[in-house]
Amino acid sequence: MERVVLVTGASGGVGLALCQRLLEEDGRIHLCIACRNDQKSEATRDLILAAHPAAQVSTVEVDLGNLASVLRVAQELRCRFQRLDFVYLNAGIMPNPHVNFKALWRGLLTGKLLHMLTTAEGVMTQTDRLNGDGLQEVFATNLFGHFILVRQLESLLCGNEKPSRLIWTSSSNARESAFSLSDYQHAKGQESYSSSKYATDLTSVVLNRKFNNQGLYSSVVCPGLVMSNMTYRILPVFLWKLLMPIMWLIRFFAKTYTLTPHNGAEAHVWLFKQKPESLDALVKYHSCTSGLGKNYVEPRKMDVDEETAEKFYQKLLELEKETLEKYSDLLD
Ligand SMILES: NC(=O)C1=CN([C@@H]2O[C@H](COP(=O)(O)OP(=O)(O)OC[C@H]3O[C@@H](n4cnc5c(N)ncnc54)[C@H](OP(=O)(O)O)[C@@H]3O)[C@@H](O)[C@H]2O)C=CC1
Ligand SMILES: CC(C)CCC[C@@H](C)[C@H]1CC[C@H]2C3=C(CC[C@]12C)[C@@]1(C)CCC(=O)C[C@@H]1CC3
Repeated sequence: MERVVLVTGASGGVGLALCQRLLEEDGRIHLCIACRNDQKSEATRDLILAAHPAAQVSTVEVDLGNLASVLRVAQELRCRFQRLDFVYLNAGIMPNPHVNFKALWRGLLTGKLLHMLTTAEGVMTQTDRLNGDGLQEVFATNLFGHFILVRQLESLLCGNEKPSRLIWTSSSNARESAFSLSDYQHAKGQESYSSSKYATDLTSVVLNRKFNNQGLYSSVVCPGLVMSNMTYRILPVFLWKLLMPIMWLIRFFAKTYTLTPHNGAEAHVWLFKQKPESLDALVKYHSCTSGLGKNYVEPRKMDVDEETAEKFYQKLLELEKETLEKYSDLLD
């Protein structure tokens, strides 16, 4: 029986490249692409089928920043499939990004420039806002919508003959100091993106602890710095194009400058080929590209405290309970 692979955020960037690359690896998979609306789904499906005419590609529509939409799509997926082999939790946002170029300059003087250029530590801030569910938008879209999706799909992911896999697109920008248990939605600070990605790392660690014995395995990946709609909202396209020769040079020192969505999907595709039992739950798998353009994957230990992860998971379960009570009419 063919493997079923669900990809969120499939309409562009890393998600779209990942879909194309998965079909190059195994043309027999059933690929289910999750996009925000049916125009995007159809356009994405057409693009994928143009390159892989024989591929089995289906579509679902979901707004991950809208809990009613997440509950509806989970119900639809439960009706459509008996099992999901891989779920790539890839959709993500970074609204209103702001780059602090002075910080980069200081980094040059203090010898921290390379670290800043690869992690954006101390370089980027964002302005977040509340969404229609009363949650911080970045937390809701990048993490909580995906968390509810996974929990609602448990019957398709657990207890199958073969293990099922969750692969979260995290980031090198995930940072403990941007996250706090008392403000886990990051309502007070200006690093909501960094906080949401650290929360993603914590969640993956706990999901492994809770679900490995039921055959569900979770991993986190970082695609590296990729030119996509997300980065084109940070600096204009023409400026990135002008900076390209500098970034190719930086790549000799910073292997995470993958720069294209195809390269950025390297770790996602590599994980598709690995046995889950061979993976380390405390490692983030980074897509890397060498100075000469060769792609590879680098595992790096994550900076996560397992006790904090467990406490955070309990908070997610509380929020989940509130959500399910609020939307009880949408549950079967
Ligand atoms: N680009 C980079 O340098 C890096 C990116 N990442 C992560 O990689 C992932 C992919 O980003 P990337 O490809 O670069 O960026 P893109 O903006 O190109 O892709 C983001 C995808 O997420 C979808 N999406 C956004 N919001 C929602 C929502 N509310 N509901 C459903 N789908 C949504 C977008 O859909 P739509 O087309 O409708 O907007 C799009 O398909 C993200 O999680 C990002 O945080 C991590 C490290 C570096
Ligand atoms: C010469 C150029 C490379 C200068 C570019 C300066 C900044 C715009 C970039 C330096 C580090 C980058 C970075 C990201 C965005 C752009 C930078 C801040 C991300 C935050 C994009 C999204 C992520 O998930 C992680 C990236 C880390 C590095």
